[in-house]
Amino acid sequence: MATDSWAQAVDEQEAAADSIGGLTLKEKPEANGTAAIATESSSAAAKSEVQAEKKPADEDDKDDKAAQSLLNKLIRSNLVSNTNQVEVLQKDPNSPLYSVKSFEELRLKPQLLNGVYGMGFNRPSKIQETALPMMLAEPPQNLIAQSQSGTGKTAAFVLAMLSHVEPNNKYPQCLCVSPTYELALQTGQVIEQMGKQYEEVKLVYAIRGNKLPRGTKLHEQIVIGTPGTMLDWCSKFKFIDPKKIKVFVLDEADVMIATQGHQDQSIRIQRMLPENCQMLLFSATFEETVWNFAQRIVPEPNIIKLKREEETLDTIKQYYVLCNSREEKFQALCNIYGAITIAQAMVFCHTRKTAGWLAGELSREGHQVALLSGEMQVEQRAAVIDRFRNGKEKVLVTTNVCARGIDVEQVSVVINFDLPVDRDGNPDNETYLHRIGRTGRFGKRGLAINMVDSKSSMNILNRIQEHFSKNIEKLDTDDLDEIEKIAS
Ligand SMILES: Nc1ncnc2c1ncn2[C@@H]1O[C@H](COP(=O)(O)OP(=O)(O)OP(=O)(O)O)[C@@H](O)[C@H]1O
Repeated sequence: MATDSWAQAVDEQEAAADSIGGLTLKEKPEANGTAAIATESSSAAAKSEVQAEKKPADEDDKDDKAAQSLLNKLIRSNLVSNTNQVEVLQKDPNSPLYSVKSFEELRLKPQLLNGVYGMGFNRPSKIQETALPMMLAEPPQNLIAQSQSGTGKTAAFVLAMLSHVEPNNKYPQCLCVSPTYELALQTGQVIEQMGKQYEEVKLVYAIRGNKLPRGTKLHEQIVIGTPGTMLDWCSKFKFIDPKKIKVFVLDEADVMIATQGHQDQSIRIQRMLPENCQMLLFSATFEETVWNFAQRIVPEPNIIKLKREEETLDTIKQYYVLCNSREEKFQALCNIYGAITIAQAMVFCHTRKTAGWLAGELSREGHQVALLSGEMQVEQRAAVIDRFRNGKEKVLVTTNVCARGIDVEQVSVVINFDLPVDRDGNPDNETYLHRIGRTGRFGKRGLAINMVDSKSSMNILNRIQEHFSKNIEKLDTDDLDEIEKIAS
């Protein structure tokens, strides 16, 4: 199956390499490092172009209107608790969190049902209710799925892996590949939480620094890691028997496909897997050429795809601020901090140098700041994320290395200190969406503020607005009343 179509598609793609340029991780995805890592451990839209089931548009218009009007009120209100908001969003047919099913209807094993409820999930999100029946079908079906950031994709494919595992078979059965060390760790934590009641199922991390003795045969059923180490474990060290793998997940699949090194490694892993191995590709974004490529490498895939106008979340309010220099941008940032209460913020810079400078300036202003960039050792990076997740620092200044996947519920504001651009200086729309998606997780409200400091960055912002058909409003950061309003 996949082997031929994947290889053929790769050859064709290499010939047209330049046409897949839009997505690149600008930071080294796997830094060198020697982390000692614990090795064992116990939302698509109703209008999607889906090969999936279509949800009934709706049975009760009145209820929807009432839910919508309540939702609008909630979005305006500062006082609402997130739980209520999520509940309302899950009743709104236009929300990516909407669902008609319950977790009981998704045919989950009792241990997993308990795990899901133990995590405080009451109902599945749209991507979960749509994707899970496809992923759990017999015989297994392949899936390429797109859903907005923070809508529960990770939980969806984690549930699929845990469901497919045969706990009595003490060898790897599911491989999950993530583009960065931090994301692999985070996904591992979700597996651990969700599989808490499923003690026979074990997890191992195939990430740099987790060195196993030669000749090791893994007994864990799920392996999560980054592509280079995962490939080494399958081919060079033979810790994993690829022929026994039933499920192969590519998280952040578009970047895995569009980044040359990741693509080569993922392809080499995939070529070793059996023909009937289920392939699951997930991301919040799929640039068109990458999407087409994905469809060629995954045989007979089920498809869950968003329309362009559905990619942005209405719960994330987007603004821009006009400045003339980086010092003015810094001042604007301080004004924002002076005017509104920010639980936690992530600030994205284009270069490590700017990130370092900005972190220093913010510290001098008395902020508790963390800095994370690609040149740091992986274990340092993991420690920084951990501290930030635990609220020890309130501001995380970073580069694109943190743009994807990182899930910290308390992030209420994302600042693009520099707008995301690709190597040619064109807007990097996908990275924009991933960056702002670090806030507004699972129905929470979020603010995204873009700093514009030149004609060319205004041009970038305009192109981003056009791309998503989304109006990004101007904000005057000298006007404290105006800033206060955006938070209300
Ligand atoms: N059904 C659910 N009910 C309540 N919370 C949920 C549910 N599913 C996921 N969550 C929570 O929502 C948050 C976002 O989920 P997740 O990280 O899976 O999103 P994602 O779609 O993978 O995001 P990204 O595109 O940024 O990678 C997480 O904190 C997760 O615990």
